[in-house]
Formats: sequence, C-alpha cells, structure tokens
Amino acid sequence: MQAQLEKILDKNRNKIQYGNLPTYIPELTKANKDALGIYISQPDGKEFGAGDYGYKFTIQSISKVITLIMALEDWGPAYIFEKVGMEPTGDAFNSMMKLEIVRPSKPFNPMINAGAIAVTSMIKGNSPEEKIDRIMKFFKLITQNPTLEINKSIYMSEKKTGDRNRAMAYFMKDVGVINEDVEGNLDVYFRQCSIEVTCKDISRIGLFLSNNGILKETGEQLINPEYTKIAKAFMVTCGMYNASGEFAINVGIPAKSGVGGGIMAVVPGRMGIGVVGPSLDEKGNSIAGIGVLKDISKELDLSIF
Ligand SMILES: NC(=O)CC[C@H](N)C(=O)O
Repeated sequence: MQAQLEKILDKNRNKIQYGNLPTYIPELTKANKDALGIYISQPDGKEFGAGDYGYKFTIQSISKVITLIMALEDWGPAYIFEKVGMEPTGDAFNSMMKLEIVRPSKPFNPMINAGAIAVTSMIKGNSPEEKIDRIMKFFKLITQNPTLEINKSIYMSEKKTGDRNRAMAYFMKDVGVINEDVEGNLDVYFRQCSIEVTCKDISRIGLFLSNNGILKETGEQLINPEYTKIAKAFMVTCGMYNASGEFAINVGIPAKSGVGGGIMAVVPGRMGIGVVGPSLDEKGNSIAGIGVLKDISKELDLSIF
C-alpha cells in the first residue's frame, strides 16, 4: 500500500502547477502550494501515510460536515431541515444567487457557505464561546488528537475579509433563518473553519463517518447512524460543490473539500482518507488531491456505485 500511495502522489504532482492558492482569504496565500500528502485510516487500526501527510492546513469547509452532525444530534433533522435545504446548487460554494429564489427563503444545503453558517448558528450553546468550545471538544474526540488548535492569523484574516459570508448571514437573519447574533454566529463559523489539521486528522474523521458514528477507540456510538448517513449523502451530492457530479463519476465516494487544500473522503465500512494539496482548481477543490483520489479509487476499487 505504502509504495502504491507514493507512486500515485508522484504521478499527480505535475497537476499542482495548473492550480492556484485562494486569495480571497489573504492569509491562505502563505500556504505551501507544492505540498501534497495522503493518510488512510482503517477500522482494523492499520494506517498509511505518504508525502506531506504531516503538513498543517486549516480544515475550512470540511468542518461543515462535522457541525452538521452536531446540529442534527442537538435538534434532530426536522428542525434543521426547516431552515436548510437538501438540494445541490450547481453554483460556487460562496454563491448567494439562489438564497432568495425559494419561498420561504433558505439556503439550498449545509455544504455551501450560507447553509453551513445557518447550521453553525443552530449548534447548542449559550454563547459563541460555549459553541466553539463544544465544537473543539468534539473535533478533538473524533480525531483522537487533543492538540488541535485554531490558527489565529487565518481566523483573523477571514473575519476581516469575510464580507460575502457576512452579507449572506445578515440576509438570513432578515428572513428568519438565523437568530439576531449574526456576528457571534459568524465568529463561530470563521473559527471552526480555521481549525488546523493534518491529513491524519481528517482521515480519522472520515473513518468515524465510515464507521457510522462509532468511535473506534471506545466503541461508543457518538452520533446517531441516521445522521452520519445524512452527512455522507450530502458529501456525495454537494461535498465538492459544483464539481460533485464529476467527482461521483470519477471517484465515486463521499468526500468534502476545503479551500485550505484538504479533502476528506469516506469509504463506508472500509476506510477514512485525508488528502492535502493547497493548489486549487477554479471550483476551489485541491487540483492534485482530486487526481490522487481518482487514482486510488481505481486501484483499490473504492467506488460505492
Ligand atoms: N470552500 C471553503 O472551504 C470555504 C470556507 C471558507 N472559510 C469560506 O467561508 O469561504
């Protein structure tokens, strides 16, 4: 497996040059564009890492999957899906175009920024501090990594420049999707996106989802399996944004990308995969990371379809 992974990384390195680092969050331009790494965590305890699997990056949109299962545990699906839809948009992750076209107004799904901000606003807690504390605790538990931290400079950078997210959040307050504390809700969202991880951490989250919400280390059912099913279904239909259809055809496994360059993938019952490659394609997905997952899926016959 190890040699196979190294070979796949080498084959995909040349794609890095055709992508770019995101500039809309200025701090993200400091990433190492050439980094490329992968980590696989299996339920039998076997783990494999290749390339820059120790490279640290911010989790960004991958966090949306985790806050979704937390909010589902807090409230149950009926309440959550009254505020957020279940359909892919076919638009960019930060698009606000469709926000106003459904009546009553609600974001299309929890994987786009608007939907994720709404989901985060529903996480239980008496203050933004309490909410982010709960989120951090849960992340540390499912990654089994107690050292996880928020990257302060990336958080500050996004908070300062996040006007598009801010605009969508104020709109959602106006139509009753989120409560009055718009800035507090945004603050939790910006912080959850700035949690610093490695491929290993996200592969552990993938494994947790592949294991239907049971933490392998303790055997504890932390999340209702129905909710992990919902999360995986959203990953298939919306996890790679407006590239989700192509990804389902070429790779065929639930996955979620982030603008930090990470992709978390889940092979139900078999493994969690974490990939990092900060050079992004025009849709905001890791350009070499997608290539790596495509090759691995073929070689290990991972497609769920
Ligand atoms: N696609 C992403 O990773 C987007 C997350 C980023 N924090 C944003 O809100 O724009």
